Amino acid sequence: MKIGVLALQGAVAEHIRSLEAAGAEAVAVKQKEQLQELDGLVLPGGESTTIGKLMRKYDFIDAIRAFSGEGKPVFGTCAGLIVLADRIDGQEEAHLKLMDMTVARNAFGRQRESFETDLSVKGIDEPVRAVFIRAPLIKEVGPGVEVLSTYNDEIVAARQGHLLAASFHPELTDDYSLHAYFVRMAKERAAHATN
Ligand SMILES: NC(=O)CC[C@H](N)C(=O)O
Repeated sequence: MKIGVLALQGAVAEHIRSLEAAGAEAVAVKQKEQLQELDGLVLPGGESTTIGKLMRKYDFIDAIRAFSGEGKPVFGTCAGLIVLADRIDGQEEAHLKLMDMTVARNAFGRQRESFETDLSVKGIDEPVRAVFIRAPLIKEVGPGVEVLSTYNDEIVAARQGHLLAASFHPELTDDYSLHAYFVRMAKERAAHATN
């Protein structure tokens, strides 16, 4: 599987390393034309406002929406989760508007700006090591969205068909299980696709 990591801003190299550890070929994506050769796309953490602006500037919004429209898997982590969401709490405009959920940015407050924990994630046998950095929360999900993980009763990972979202940074640890889960999603899509 060839998986791209959107390389406009944020934690790109770490995702590439984790995807390779999970058995995929991984490339940094700087131009929308590169999407054509990919089986899946990761939207990394960073600063969602900046990533959103750069996505508009380099014409990625429609290109990624079309990529997703073909059923190709997209995985948003932290700021990438915010970029995927249909609705952002307190903001008028969202970015890609692909996942039926409302997210709240910087939802853990100042005292808990960053922390690490082990999470139980549906579909993954072992606990997943998760690093939260000024992380968003998923406040509310639509009927087509499956909750995969919660932390203190708040939603921190979810899936809507071929779309996967996590509030935390799975790429900042040596635990590749969530990347392996995403690579499996890409394999399943490739096995069923006719194009
Ligand atoms: N680590 C992160 O990706 C932080 C996300 C950032 N707080 C935002 O709102 O975009």
